[in-house]
Amino acid sequence: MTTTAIAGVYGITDSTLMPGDALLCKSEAALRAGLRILQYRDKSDDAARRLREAAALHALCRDYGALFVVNDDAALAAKIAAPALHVGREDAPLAELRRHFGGSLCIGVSCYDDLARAERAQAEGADYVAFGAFFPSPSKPDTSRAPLHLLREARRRLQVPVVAIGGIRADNGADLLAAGADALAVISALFGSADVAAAMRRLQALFVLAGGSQTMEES
Ligand SMILES: Cc1ncc(COP(=O)(O)OP(=O)(O)O)c(N)n1
Ligand SMILES: Cc1ncsc1CCOP(=O)(O)O
Ligand SMILES: [Mg+2]
Repeated sequence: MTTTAIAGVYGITDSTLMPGDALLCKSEAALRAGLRILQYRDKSDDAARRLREAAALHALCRDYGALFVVNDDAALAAKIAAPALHVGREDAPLAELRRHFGGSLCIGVSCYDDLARAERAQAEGADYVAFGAFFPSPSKPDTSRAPLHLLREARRRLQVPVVAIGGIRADNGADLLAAGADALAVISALFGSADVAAAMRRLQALFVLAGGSQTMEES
């Protein structure tokens, strides 16, 4: 379980957009601008680099009081005592993760466009569920799509926080919040920008306009 609210901008790293030093520099720029949830998503098989990067991002998130989430890799999360893990259908099953980690780990589950999967995940102890992609995603072009009305239905049927993902930008995110998303997960709209702090402010403004909990940071 986590004490950090799953709400607001949810940043996800991408090694192709942030090679080398850019991973930490861009992540820190987003955290300094107010990012409260950061996921380390790296699809490479370079275990040594993944361990080094995940540990560094975990420490950075601790400094900024943000929730650090490891994507896919439960063993990596365990190795660095990460507070949170995000899993999809290719990853370890939630029930198994709960048996192994107990309630101490915050676990988010990808549910695509599948409300029944989300209800099962909630029953099995997910801390949040994610739906998408709501728009064409530059970072994951072949992923399946989810319709906007799914969020309204999810809001009615679920108690856990709902995260929306996929091609979300400052100019299309408002409808997702109006439909009931608690958090907007973004890669390219945040880390694809040359000015991460400015991108962060544009995304945070969505939550201010929607009357959400995340406030604009002074810059
Ligand atoms: C917050 C959030 N939502 C969805 C995903 C996608 O997870 P998954 O379907 O396992 O796909 P990959 O990201 O592993 O390619 C996510 N990572 N984060
Ligand atoms: C991991 C993932 N799952 C569905 S879309 C996506 C990528 C989101 O990246 P972007 O915000 O650049 O579309
Ligand atoms: Mg995954």
